[in-house]
Amino acid sequence: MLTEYFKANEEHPWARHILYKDFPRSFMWEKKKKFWKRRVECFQLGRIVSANPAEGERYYLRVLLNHVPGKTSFEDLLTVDGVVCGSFREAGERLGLIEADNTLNDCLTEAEEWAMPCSLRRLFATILVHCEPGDVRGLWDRHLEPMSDDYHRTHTSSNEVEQMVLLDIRGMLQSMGKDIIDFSLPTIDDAFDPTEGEAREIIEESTVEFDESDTNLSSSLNFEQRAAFDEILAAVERGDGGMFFVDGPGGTGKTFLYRAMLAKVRREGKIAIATATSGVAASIMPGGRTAHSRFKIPLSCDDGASCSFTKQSGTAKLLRMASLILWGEASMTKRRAVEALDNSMRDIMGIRHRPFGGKTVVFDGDFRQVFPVVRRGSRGQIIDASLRSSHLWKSMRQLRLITNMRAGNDTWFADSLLGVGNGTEEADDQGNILLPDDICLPSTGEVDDLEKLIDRVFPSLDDNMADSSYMTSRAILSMTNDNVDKINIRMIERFQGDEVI
Ligand SMILES: Nc1ncnc2c1ncn2[C@@H]1O[C@H](COP(=O)(O)OP(=O)(O)OP(=O)(O)O)[C@@H](O)[C@H]1O
Repeated sequence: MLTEYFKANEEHPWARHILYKDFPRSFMWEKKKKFWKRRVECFQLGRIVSANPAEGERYYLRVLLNHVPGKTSFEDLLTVDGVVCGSFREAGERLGLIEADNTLNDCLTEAEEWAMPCSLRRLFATILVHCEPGDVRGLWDRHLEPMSDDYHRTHTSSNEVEQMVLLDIRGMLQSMGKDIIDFSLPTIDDAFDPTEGEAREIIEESTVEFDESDTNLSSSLNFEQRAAFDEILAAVERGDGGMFFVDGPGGTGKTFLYRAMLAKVRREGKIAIATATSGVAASIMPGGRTAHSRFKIPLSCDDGASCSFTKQSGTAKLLRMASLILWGEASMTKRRAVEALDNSMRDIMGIRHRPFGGKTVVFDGDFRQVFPVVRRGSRGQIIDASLRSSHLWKSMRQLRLITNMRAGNDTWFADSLLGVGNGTEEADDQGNILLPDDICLPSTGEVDDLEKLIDRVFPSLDDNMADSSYMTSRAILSMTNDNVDKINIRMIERFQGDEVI
């Protein structure tokens, strides 16, 4: 049809003002004889099949046809101001229809002023994936030097440095679901590739070092932990999947149980993915990452949302290979984030009818602690946002931990804490709970109240401040950052010796 459009323009100079998409208004397509015949009557609308920027030249051809009328051949379409361009994209750029790579070049140049080389490489990979640069090789040549600054310190050969940069960018592209060979960059030499093309996520997870002593934890699990451990690992062993929720108040040994499970699964050479809702909780799990970062969960999820990794990405490959997936503090996350992972896993596993595509997934949490944050949300909205309101909840096998292992020697404290969480502790009309005098340091309203608190928590501070175990075995917690700053300033003022920054 397009070549016949060129012919029609050749034969009918009067029609050369008509854009390709408007051609059906004045001409009709003769299917059998395959040519554009002048239309005598009736009004007809036309459209050009859609194309998206990722399709490259097909997209740019469409852009040209939508803006440039009267062309009589492909060569004519590529000719701008008497110059035959090498691509539809170049022609579009010369005509000002497509933004040139200058802005992308400027973006990288500006980032070079302050960004570290690894951030520049990430920016470069992001530009390749999302900004459709026309002259990838030109951008590469102009910015290779700043992108390779760190490798220059450890490698002397420039070829080796270039290969290191390429390998790093390939890993980033893989995690975004793209292959470096789709971009006109220098070729990766297999001799420099220790990963043999394996996705970075898989290398990361399969090389997580686990503490040998964690493998012994399974022998000291208490009764409830042991029951959960056996049931979950039996599902991993069978490989037929399962959804579990380890429900335990603070201190009942959820993390302890996780460490034992992770060590057991990883020791067998299988992949166990450890995640948690908050960075702090993730950091105390061996190889832990936040769930949002590991599963590429969008920052805001609607019902039916999916994670932002593709079927071909390193993340998808990793999830397909995983034997066990752990998500700590799931009680604090919004149900839609968990449902997004469920949707994506059903998709990548190709098993739509089973939760998480038939993988063994373990959540934990304590709904007595912190609920998901819903800005200015009502009680109902907060509950609706929590995992308990998810359609997945009723199919989750509940595994309960009851014994407080943290406050094992202080049963009063353990029981009282549980009572607060369960709402059974005695409270006044406004819900305030009266704490016993012996665990309180009453405020006098005097300025030295804070000094008294510091003295109570850090007795004989002057004599002990050089003792690291003394300092790390106690802490003052506060609800607000303002108070944290005040306490820090007071504490630092009390340290002796010269200031070192
Ligand atoms: N079976 C066990 N044997 C010995 N110590 C244990 C056992 N289980 C847990 N602990 C210890 O109890 C303390 C609390 O355990 P852990 O941090 O795993 O609890 P948690 O449920 O994750 O708590 P939180 O919800 O507050 O994070 C830790 O010091 C841990 O080492």
